[in-house]
Amino acid sequence: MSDKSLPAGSRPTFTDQEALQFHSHGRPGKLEIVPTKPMATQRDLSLAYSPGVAVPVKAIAKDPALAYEYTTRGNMVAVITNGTAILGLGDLGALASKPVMEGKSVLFKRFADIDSIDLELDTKDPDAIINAVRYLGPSFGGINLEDIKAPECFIIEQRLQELMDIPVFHDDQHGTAIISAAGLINALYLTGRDIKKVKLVVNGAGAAGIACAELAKAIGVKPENVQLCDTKGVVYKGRTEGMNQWKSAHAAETTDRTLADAMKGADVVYGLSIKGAFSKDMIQSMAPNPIIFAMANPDPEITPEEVAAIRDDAIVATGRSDYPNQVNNVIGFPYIFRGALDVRAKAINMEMKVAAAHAIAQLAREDVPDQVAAAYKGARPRFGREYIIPAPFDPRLISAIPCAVAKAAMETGVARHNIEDMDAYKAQLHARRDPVSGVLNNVFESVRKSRRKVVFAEGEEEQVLRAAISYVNQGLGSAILVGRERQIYETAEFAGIDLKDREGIEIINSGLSTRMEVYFDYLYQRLQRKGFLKRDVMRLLSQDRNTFAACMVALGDADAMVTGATRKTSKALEQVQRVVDARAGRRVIGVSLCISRGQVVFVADTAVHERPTGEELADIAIETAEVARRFGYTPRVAMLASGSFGHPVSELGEAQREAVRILGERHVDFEFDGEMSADVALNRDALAQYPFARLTDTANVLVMPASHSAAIATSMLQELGGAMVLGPMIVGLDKSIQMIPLNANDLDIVNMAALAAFDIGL
Ligand SMILES: NC(=O)C1=CN([C@@H]2O[C@H](COP(=O)(O)OP(=O)(O)OC[C@H]3O[C@@H](n4cnc5c(N)ncnc54)[C@H](OP(=O)(O)O)[C@@H]3O)[C@@H](O)[C@H]2O)C=CC1
Ligand SMILES: CC(=O)C(=O)O
Ligand SMILES: [Mg+2]
Repeated sequence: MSDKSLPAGSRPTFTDQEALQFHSHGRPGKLEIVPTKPMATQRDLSLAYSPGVAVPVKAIAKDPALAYEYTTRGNMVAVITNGTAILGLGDLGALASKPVMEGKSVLFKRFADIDSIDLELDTKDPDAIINAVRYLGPSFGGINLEDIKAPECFIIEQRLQELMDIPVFHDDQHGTAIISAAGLINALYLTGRDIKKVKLVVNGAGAAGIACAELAKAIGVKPENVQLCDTKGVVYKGRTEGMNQWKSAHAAETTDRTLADAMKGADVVYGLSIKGAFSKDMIQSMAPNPIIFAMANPDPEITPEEVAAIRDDAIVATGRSDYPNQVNNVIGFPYIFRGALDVRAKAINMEMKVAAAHAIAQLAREDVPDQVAAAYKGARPRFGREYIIPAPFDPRLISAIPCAVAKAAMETGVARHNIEDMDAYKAQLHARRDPVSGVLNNVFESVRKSRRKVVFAEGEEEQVLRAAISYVNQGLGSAILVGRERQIYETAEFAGIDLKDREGIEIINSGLSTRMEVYFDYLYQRLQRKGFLKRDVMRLLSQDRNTFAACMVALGDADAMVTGATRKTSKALEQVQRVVDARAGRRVIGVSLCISRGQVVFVADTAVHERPTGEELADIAIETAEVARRFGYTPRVAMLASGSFGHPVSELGEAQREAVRILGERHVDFEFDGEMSADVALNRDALAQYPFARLTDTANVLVMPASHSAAIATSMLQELGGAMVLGPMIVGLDKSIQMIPLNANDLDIVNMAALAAFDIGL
């Protein structure tokens, strides 16, 4: 297990094996490069490459600013490291740092739509790094230095800033400093302190520690009230051991010599050092209402549980996403670069950093609107001790931070491009946000709170077994594996999984179940007039795991169920529907969630109705719109057909037209229209050809004319378009039962189990 240090059951976690599988699954690593222009014809080739490419080449040679128009430069950031300070893990080398750097690049893309590439340099020589990077200017709009240890990082950053005319930003220094400053501003406000009077101790005098101390001073903490500590204790005036010029600049006039001395009576402590560096005694000795930012990654200097065991008046933050108050540079670097790139900034200066810190602090104080609440673990946060900083999935970050950064850049003369209309810019920023980020987040977080029991009907299958373990390990709830104990243990052994003493996992063999009689009575009652004899029902229960597992859910022995790894959805659904009815007044349908190129669409009915009538299409639209809402989207429904609004004239659009009429009569509370073709539904320009259409924007709910066309369309999206497809989610049953596709892997199954536990279909 990865988090052995944490108290049992307190944190959602994952196994080392899961972390490795996550990284190796599919295409190894976390990134790929995708062309933005088609290269399908000879003409494309001659435009993209020789001879057509010569035209922009000559234009850029004449006017270098045109590189922003004709190349990727303006939206491209390099993440550069030598792996000498990888998180809090230390110097593990350039190659080992690659997963973190790929991660940073992915975060740039997901959160701020910035293209980024990680470059790991295999040297510890600052001059070699400077030389390797200084000539990369033409390729990038910015350089993000990452996990390069102090003091080399200071030399490298400063020299590159002098040599290059684009922002060179050491994330561990300034990203961390900006977020911690934002958290500090709010924590001081909540504890009613005056920034000029607070005593701040910074433990860790490396890249992050020194930059955080500097920014804290820049926003008002008095230099004489700041003490820096490192492995040798307090950095005091006159100390000679383990010193460098950057530490000397913060050396304090004090008789304190140890971290314990420094922390006595301190108001605020920043941990930017190493796991476990703060002892309980040190925390105990701090001033009333202490502010403790234990930011070492992946494990903090002290955990919030450890602090809570000693005192109840502290505001605690960590660098981790699984505690409240995540003070981590992920909240900053994507958005800070977004603002800097959008004004083609030459640098990221102190004013831009301070502006970012205030923008982040301000955001945490604002009321969280409905559409944002979904990003917050199912519960609406309120500014306070457990919410001093917005969460990384907060969709408002993309507009709040870049605007502040861009404005400060323009005001201080480092911008090479002026943004005239800030409101228009804000709207553009909002549109950049990748809806994929966070789409399942609220589902997982809400399930984590309810910790429900999911029965995995095909417990002997390896991928199902892995998924059940992952479901439990992630703190989502408990799992029941249906199957023969011996077989499940054999599968586990074969897969290298240790199943012994797994808390939260139960194995139930239908043949040995003590509940068989109850299930039998229930099922016989349901099936006796549908051609089933007692022995048929007995055989169903003992031999068909879907029937048995569905009885568990029907009779309250489990909260939800997943199945489908060994049977086609239609077959599994048929078995389940012998046990569980549709919800009163509801229609059972299949909804697939498709995520492709930053767009999220819900497609229905992908499972049940072969050729729906107008009435059925209207019901499908209502069910699917509700699913979209549960995911936090405002539904806009398109009734899809091969043509749009009566052209070409065909009876094939008849059912769709009727459905639109019925939805009108039912006065539904969402936008809908049709019949329309897929391009009209999904492409703004095509939709604009029909000014009378009632959709205010492109559709995000697509009601297909038939289940086979729905299934074909989603499979094609997945196979040809590289879309992520989740589902079909079964909607409308009286109990929460979800199906997984035949070829689903363990990650797909966990997603489906979480959706089942979230009651997505109820
Ligand atoms: N939450 C966040 O967003 C971020 C967190 N961090 C975390 O901050 C930590 C430091 O990273 P970074 O500054 O990049 O690394 P550096 O290698 O540049 O600096 C590490 C510093 O920590 C000090 N240190 C190590 N062990 C101890 C200890 N037991 N007591 C006191 N000081 C100690 C070192 O002291 P010495 O100088 O004597 O060697 C050094 O000053 C890491 O854990 C990292 O994960 C970093 C960036 C962002
Ligand atoms: C978050 C980060 O950048 C670090 O811990 O190094
Ligand atoms: Mg880092």
